[in-house]
Amino acid sequence: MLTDKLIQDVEPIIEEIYYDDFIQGLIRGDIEKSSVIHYLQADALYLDEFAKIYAMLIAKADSRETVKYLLGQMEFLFDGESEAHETLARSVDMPYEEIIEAGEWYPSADHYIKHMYYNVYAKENIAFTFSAMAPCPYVYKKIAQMVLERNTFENDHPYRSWFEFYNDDMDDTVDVMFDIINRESGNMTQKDITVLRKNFIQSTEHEKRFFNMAAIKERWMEVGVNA
Ligand SMILES: Cc1ncc(C[n+]2csc(CCO)c2C)c(N)n1
Repeated sequence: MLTDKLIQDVEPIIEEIYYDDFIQGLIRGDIEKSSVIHYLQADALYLDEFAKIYAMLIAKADSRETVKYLLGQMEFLFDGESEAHETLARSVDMPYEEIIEAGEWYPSADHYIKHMYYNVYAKENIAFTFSAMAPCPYVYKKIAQMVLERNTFENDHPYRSWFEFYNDDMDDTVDVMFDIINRESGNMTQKDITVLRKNFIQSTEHEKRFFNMAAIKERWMEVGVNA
């Protein structure tokens, strides 16, 4: 199956994400508050666009089952995932709404979401966009699973429930995206299948860059636009 190959392709990148500063800071529980804030600011914008991408895929979907799945994921983005964000907001002692007020499209988050939009606009088959989106639940599930397998957390660890959330709630999302990618790729040329693989690998690298973006509090250069 194609997705078995995708999983194999990205294994080294996922190991790197695990050892990078952001996840290690969460595991130790001593990540800088400003990095958590930076992440939440970028992620709130990212998730709103992610939901809109689901909405655009609804128009392209060829079965009611896929439409239902997409609607469910939109609901999850608006309600469910805020639970994970609340955990992070609590750890920095600030209301979530206040944190995200000052959000901006920092460079790595900006690049990632445009990778997804490119596939929505340039490619008719939804499998192209799904191959760019699937690392999103897949990487979070995999990282959470690795973290919980390799570490033991005290009950009052500030980020324990963040990892538990992504370990517990991602399987259905990943399975549906993988099913669609496998099914559609059955009728694709080798050249298009290579595009699916590249999309998946690049989005996994985007996930790594997104966490690092928060770790280094990445920003665009400041250039005055009001002068
Ligand atoms: C940069 C970034 N990547 C992945 C996720 C996690 N996530 C976002 S959408 C989604 C699936 C919803 O269908 C999941 C698991 C995140 N929060 N931020």
